[in-house]
Amino acid sequence: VDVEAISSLASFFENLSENFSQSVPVSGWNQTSDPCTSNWTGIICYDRTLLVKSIVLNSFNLSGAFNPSFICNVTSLATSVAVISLENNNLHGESFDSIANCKSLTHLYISGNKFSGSVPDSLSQLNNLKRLEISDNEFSGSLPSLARISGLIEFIAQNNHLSGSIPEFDFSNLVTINVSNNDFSGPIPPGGDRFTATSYLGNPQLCGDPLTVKCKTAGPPPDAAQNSSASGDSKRNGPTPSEILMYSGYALVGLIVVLLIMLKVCKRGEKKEESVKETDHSFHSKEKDASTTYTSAASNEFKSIAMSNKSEVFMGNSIESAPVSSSLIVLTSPEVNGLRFEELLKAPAELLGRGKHGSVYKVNCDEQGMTLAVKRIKDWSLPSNDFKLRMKRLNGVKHPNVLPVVAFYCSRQEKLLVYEYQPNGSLLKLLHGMPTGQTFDWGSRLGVASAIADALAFMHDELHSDSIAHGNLKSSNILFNKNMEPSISEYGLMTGDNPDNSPLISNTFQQFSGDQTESAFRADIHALGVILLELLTGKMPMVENNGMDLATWVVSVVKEEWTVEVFDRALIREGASEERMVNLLQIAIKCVDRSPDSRPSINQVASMINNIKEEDERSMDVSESPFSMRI
Ligand SMILES: Nc1ncnc2c1ncn2[C@@H]1O[C@H](COP(=O)(O)OP(=O)(O)OP(=O)(O)O)[C@@H](O)[C@H]1O
Repeated sequence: VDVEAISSLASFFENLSENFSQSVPVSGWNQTSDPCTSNWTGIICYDRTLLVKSIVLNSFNLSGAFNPSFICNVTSLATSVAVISLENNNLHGESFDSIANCKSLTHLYISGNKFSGSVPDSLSQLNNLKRLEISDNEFSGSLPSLARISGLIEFIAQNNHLSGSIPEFDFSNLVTINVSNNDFSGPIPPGGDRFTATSYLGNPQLCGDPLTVKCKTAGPPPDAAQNSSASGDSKRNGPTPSEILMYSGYALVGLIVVLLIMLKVCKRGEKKEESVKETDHSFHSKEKDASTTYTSAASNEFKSIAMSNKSEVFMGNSIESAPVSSSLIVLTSPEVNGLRFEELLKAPAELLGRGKHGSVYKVNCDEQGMTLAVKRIKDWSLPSNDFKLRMKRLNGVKHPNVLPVVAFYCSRQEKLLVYEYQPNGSLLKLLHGMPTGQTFDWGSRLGVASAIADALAFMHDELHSDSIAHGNLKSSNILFNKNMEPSISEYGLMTGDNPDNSPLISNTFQQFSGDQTESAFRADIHALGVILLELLTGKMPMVENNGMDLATWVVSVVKEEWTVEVFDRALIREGASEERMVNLLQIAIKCVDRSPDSRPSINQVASMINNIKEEDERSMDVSESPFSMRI
């Protein structure tokens, strides 16, 4: 990256980070390092050219000004940056004019900030824009015409104060539009009825399909109608029957939402009571959205539970030896060596999520400069010795794409598994989670598929004689490290839902019979097949699909010869090779075969996926697609 660009990026961040209370560690963004080779926080670069591709600084508590001129007035940046994502900060900014120079911009996400005034006209000149998200700001006034941006896939602008009529749109490529909860008025433009009413709700003066409010054919133009109502000269004497119907609809939906929330709150209350009983500790603070904020409740819960048990902590390298009476929680990885159990308990903990087998906490150990993920497994009536033996065996098998347990804790009622925290979330989140400004392109998906298949093949090979299959392979157990490299988590530790109705891991980790062993390994192949289907379809494994699970749905669609219908639209739009997608689909379908014996072996699966990947790499144009992300 050239010197001018580096200095401009540093100024860009300086402006963004006025009053920055660094709640999230940020590296780089200074003039003395290179954004691409020094891995600046939030910067993603093109692999080959090492030019900046994406600037992603979501939820960084930034409260300064967004001034695009620092990027768009510097030629090397203006021509390379494809993604700017600054969601969920407190940013403001008036001067957007220069953004028109950022001709390569395909994704602009500025939702959840404090932008006000009218939506800049300059946005309408971004001809390559695919996704534009400006929701949850204070934007007002009318919307510029975005009709020229014919490739727009997504336009999200809800919860602002936008008014006037919705300008004509080219709806042909638009997959998502949301302008709800604004002050738009007049008719929904032609083509807008392709979407459901939820895209437009909360704009009382908006009319026409798909809303139930019909437009008055010979009425005054929308702006005039707005003016007259603003001057108090209301044209209406009361609500029309269709308005009454619409508002009763809102009221009903509102009532249902309130009831659902109450139900959830009650359930949480019950859950908390249970944990209180279990730990003999009381929690005072409310449990907030687990994924984002540090909660003292989660922290307390984690600590109190671990402390309520008599400590019996083991050194990973001396698992066979007697319990180490000191408070070391030490384990196998040199990075965590020296971490003390008390330090782990003292560190702030954030609840990441509750799975079927327990809860996972993110724990920041400042002294070691380390962030860990600690899985607390409750009610696992597993003899400690079996557990220790299993940990020891697994500790002896390492693969770069399999996440090792770096430490563990074991008492009669409580087991803790300690992993290194993987900052880029799970495959489940990447595929189905919140939009993050990242596109997950075909090449990256193939890369993930082949890395997981290779890793699974290695583990199966190594652990077959010990009858240790993964047992709970799924997209939430594929985690991404800071370089977006995937790894398989929880190998050999948890039981999942076995499609073949036989146990995957015996409750006591005792040896399986030969048949049970085979069944567990073949269940892993099925699980890998489902992950491949998620990568290809972008769909969740269980929901959607008319109540069918993903595998059943895909097989039924393919049987009807509508194969292309199953693929993720993003892949089609990106121009991914249909032939290779179909090839991968065929592998996936073989893996999810109902008859375990008909499924291919993991080595066959891995080698078939690698062939597709190699073909894809060979066919790749030297010039990189602007949508591809580094994975
Ligand atoms: N090492 C880790 N780094 C970052 N996030 C993690 C780590 N381990 C787990 N998580 C996240 O914590 C959350 C809860 O994980 P958990 O494994 O308990 O859930 P699950 O996979 O849905 O269920 P199960 O109990 O069946 O494994 C998930 O969102 C998961 O992606």
